[in-house]
Amino acid sequence: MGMEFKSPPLCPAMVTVRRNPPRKARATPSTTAPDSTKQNPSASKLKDIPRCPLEELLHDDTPQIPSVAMPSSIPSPPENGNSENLRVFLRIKPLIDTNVSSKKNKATETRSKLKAAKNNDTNKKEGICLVANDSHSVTLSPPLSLQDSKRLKTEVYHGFSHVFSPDSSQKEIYEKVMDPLVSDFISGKSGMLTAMGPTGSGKTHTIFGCPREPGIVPLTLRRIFSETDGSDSKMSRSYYISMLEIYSDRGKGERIIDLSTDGADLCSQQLTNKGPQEVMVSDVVQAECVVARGMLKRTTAMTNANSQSSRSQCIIHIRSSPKMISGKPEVQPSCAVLTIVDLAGAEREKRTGNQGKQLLESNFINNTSMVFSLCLRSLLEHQKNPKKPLQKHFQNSLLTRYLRDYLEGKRRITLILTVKPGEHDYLDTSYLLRQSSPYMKIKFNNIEEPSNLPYQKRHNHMLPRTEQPKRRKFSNVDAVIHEGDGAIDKPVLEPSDCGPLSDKAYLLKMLGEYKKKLQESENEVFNLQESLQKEKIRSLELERELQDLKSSCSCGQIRVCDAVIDQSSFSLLDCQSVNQRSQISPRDEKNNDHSEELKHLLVTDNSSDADVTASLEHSESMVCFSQSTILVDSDHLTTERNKFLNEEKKVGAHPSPNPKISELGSVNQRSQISPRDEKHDDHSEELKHLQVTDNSSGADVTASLEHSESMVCFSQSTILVDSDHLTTEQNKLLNEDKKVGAHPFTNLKISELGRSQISPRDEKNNGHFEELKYLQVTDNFSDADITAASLEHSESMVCFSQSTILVDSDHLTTEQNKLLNEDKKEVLCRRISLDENVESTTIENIAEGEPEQDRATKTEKLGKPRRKLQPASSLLLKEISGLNLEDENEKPKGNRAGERKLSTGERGRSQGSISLLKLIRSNFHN
Ligand SMILES: Nc1ncnc2c1ncn2[C@@H]1O[C@H](COP(=O)(O)OP(=O)(O)OP(=O)(O)O)[C@@H](O)[C@H]1O
Repeated sequence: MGMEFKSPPLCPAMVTVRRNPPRKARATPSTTAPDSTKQNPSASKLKDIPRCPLEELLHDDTPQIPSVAMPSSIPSPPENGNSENLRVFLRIKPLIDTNVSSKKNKATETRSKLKAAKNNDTNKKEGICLVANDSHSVTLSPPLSLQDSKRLKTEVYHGFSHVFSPDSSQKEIYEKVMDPLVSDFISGKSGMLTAMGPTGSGKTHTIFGCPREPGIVPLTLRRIFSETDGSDSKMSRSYYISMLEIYSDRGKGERIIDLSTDGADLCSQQLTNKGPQEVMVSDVVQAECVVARGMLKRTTAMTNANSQSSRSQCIIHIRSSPKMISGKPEVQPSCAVLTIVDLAGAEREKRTGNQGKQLLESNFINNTSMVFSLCLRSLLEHQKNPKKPLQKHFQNSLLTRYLRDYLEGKRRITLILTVKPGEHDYLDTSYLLRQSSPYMKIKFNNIEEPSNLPYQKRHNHMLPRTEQPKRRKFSNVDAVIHEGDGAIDKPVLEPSDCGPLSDKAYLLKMLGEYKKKLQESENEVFNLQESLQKEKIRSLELERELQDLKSSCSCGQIRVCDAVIDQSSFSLLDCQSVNQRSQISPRDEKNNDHSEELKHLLVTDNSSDADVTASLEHSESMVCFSQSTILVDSDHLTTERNKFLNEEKKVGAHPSPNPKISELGSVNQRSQISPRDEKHDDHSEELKHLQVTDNSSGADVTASLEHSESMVCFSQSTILVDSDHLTTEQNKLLNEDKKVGAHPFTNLKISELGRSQISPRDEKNNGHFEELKYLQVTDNFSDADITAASLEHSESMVCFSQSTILVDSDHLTTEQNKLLNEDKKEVLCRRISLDENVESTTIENIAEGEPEQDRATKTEKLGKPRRKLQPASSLLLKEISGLNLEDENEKPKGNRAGERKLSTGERGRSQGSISLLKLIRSNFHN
């Protein structure tokens, strides 16, 4: 459609000749063309002039070409009040381009110049395609080459708020572009200035400048602080600066980098919740330092078009907020934010020569610029036709999401377009002008300043509400892209990421997620409860097993003891006596706390750590035998028993109110079944496993031997033997011993019983009772002290404890009973024999006529806790083997016979002992 047209008739002096029709695809400001005509007040004057249909056509088809010097088409200056136009400034960079570094570019430029010179174009400004007509319009003339090949025509763009010619100074630009914004900012209005333009056109130079020519930012800071310097409000406002860049490394994903502080990556979430990190500045020097540091951190790279080309979108926030006075903010002015954005320049691959990473970055930059433009265009179209919904283009880049409020017309925007006037920049310049000049028609209506909102909240509001979950996903997308092949030009967002979610849908989604998590947690709790229940059941079973083990270990003793307590005073006394030894029921008033101490004793199994205390907790137990002691829990004693215990306290004077548990322990350690020959060394080891400990002191008071099934139970003061359960080896050993007549039990018992006395309950026999406490059994072969023997079964009838002999009178043989009842001076201790055919009966004759004084002396000695029970088994065995009555006064040589030495050494052998030895000898001979 070759045609020729005049530019609008109002400017006859200036004619734009266009040989080719504009491309229909470019419909950028198409909607503005008719408006221009309508808005032209002088159009009515032209009614008489016949209209050229061609012109009409041109107007329709080339709406993007603004009429030149149409005063009416120039957007009205900012209106006072709530409605004002978006201001668009244009700055033309000086032609002298010292930055073009590439030979290719230089060659291109030179060729251009040569070509222009050769063509001797009418354009006086050689190589220039853009000239400023006045302060509001420019004329863009395509190079002749393009005119010829692409049939491009000169275009006139007008309506700019101001066009800065190449020789404009930075200060001039600041004053016209930025100063009004700064004034608004100081008075509490937020605003944003964005620099747009192709690469190398001077955006960064305009925004930041250089030390010799400071740009908008430094001049703004100077203005802000100079303003506050001279006013009273200096102390009433605080200023904060934050600086960040949005950068795409290799075109993959978008990163937000904090430039004002540490240069750390900010995630979108952080930006949403906290906003960028701010630096409080109190003067211009501080502020400029922050900006300068940020500039040093900014990502730049050298391209063919710019030696220091920005590779990121840079955003600076200057925030002012009223200072808190006495905890209350001043009434005015309110918080305000001044935002200055230096976009990365759109790049043409041919021009920049970018490849690889830089090419990917170029794609990111171009995409972001495009999205930014689309947002503004959508806003413009929406404002022109409110029925047309505002497109959500902002969702397609991080920058536009971040600046959403501005791009939706809720905040004031000012644009400064920077262009290069050279011929070879024609296409870039043309594209920018066509694209951006319509934005000057965007209006900001009813801007509401979030006056009293803190900056942070407003900043958050700048980000879409639905962004939060999406941003999270976006990060994931970024991560995926980073892991990919790198062929992606820009972040690819899933539709669900980009698509808006209504509040309701979002809430429902979140609720669904929470419900799912709750369900999972409930299941987990249920499983835990189940396993806990199982563990409880298992624990109960184990407890039951343990109880069974305990009872199998100690029931015999308990039964005996119970029987003793219940049956006869004699037995009861014996039992009590044992208890006293075990810290219970002191016989004198000084030892009232004995019964409490008893509760602390515990028997444990070393091998299993199981508590095998022979304690009977339940109503029927109440009396507890341990290996060497009887533990009585007075809380569980029957009234009768308690009464008895109390009575005992009154009558008795227990010699050892506080028996040394450690002593018992040491005895236990020595209380081992000693094998008769070397082959059975392991016997003693097996017997060592059980241990009695004192909970309160931690002392080892062990007593019995390993497991209940072990069948042989040594206690400190007793020996429990269940012949039915002895191993063959044990039985063999025992039988062998018996055969040779050197069984340690027999020997030991006899030996020791010779020194022991049974104490009847009646008062006159108190001395007997004391004597019984000296009972000691030692192993002849090992020298171990296995003091005493206890017969656990009901049939055993005799229960030896360390210091007492318990006798169940009901089961005593007639002979035994007779002996006991007759004078209670002798006690028959019937040992349960492993072999029923071999029964060792020991009789102790209490030394009749023994001086009371001697007994008292013994009692005194007994009052001291026995540190060690001295084994004299070897001597005893020797003694028994030899059985030389003539040697009855022979003293034992046991090296551990502290007490034994004392007793035997001082007392010598008693008549009872002599009788006993006689009896033993007769037994052996039999
Ligand atoms: N008005 C001007 N006067 C003098 N020099 C200028 C002017 N504008 C730009 N320059 C210089 O041109 C070079 C490129 O400018 P600048 O870096 O500002 O371009 P840009 O648009 O930011 O490019 P990019 O988008 O690649 O970052 C710089 O060296 C700068 O000093």
